[in-house]
Amino acid sequence: MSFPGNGRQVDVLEDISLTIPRDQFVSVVGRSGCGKSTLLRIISNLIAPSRGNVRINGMSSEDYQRRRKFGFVFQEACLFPWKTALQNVELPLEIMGMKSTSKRRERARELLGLVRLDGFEDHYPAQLSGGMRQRVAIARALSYEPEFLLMDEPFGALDDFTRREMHDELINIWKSRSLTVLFVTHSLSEALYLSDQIVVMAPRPGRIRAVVPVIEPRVADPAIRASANYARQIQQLETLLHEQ
Ligand SMILES: Nc1ncnc2c1ncn2[C@@H]1O[C@H](COP(=O)(O)OP(=O)(O)OP(=O)(O)O)[C@@H](O)[C@H]1O
Repeated sequence: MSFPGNGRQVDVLEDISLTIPRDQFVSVVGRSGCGKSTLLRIISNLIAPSRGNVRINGMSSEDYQRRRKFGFVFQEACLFPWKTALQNVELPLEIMGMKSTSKRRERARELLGLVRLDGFEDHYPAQLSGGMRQRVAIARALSYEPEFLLMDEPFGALDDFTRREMHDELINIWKSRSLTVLFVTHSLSEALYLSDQIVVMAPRPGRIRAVVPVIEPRVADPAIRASANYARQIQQLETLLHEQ
């Protein structure tokens, strides 16, 4: 992927070859500016690559997007401030053509329940905490039952405690449906906790330095952090990230 720069083109991603297994949770880590968000935007057909292509279940990303199989969650929840939590989750269903208001509401309520926001349906975004707003964004992303959820630093703005709560909620959601997740983060511990595999990117131009399988993903016991496997994996990832 190249972008036009000041008089010359800037190569942002080079030689990217990546396979994301269906139903896996895969994270992408790398230094700031190495092209993580650009990679996500290409995969989800928000921008077209200068060269190369993306195939998802044999489909182009354009076709996949047309069938509304992607879900997105960004760092900022990006909710409509003048709509309630319920209305924010309902909106994609309305846009998709679900005519029955009662069916839309029922579905939106169900999704807000899934992210543990029962009782907050009529709250406006300004009346919710950052973690709650992010939960509404996740419920909204799940509203049209995506198969492939793309998350760009979704918990970056949250405090540690809320972040951990969100991790467990996300894992429960991921386990309860057939969902493939591609998750961009700056946090190695977050990537190690959530993922089956971690894609480590190198900067300028952005390349894939390694794809590291996680030895013991999603172990809730905090004692895991004291284990030899965990320490070895953190060290391996740190080394890969800092290699020149
Ligand atoms: N539309 C664009 N036009 C020109 N350059 C762009 C454009 N989008 C991204 N870039 C450049 O591509 C590079 C990669 O940006 P990208 O946002 O993908 O990195 P990132 O790894 O997600 O960064 P961060 O971790 O800081 O969010 C940056 O140098 C950025 O300036």
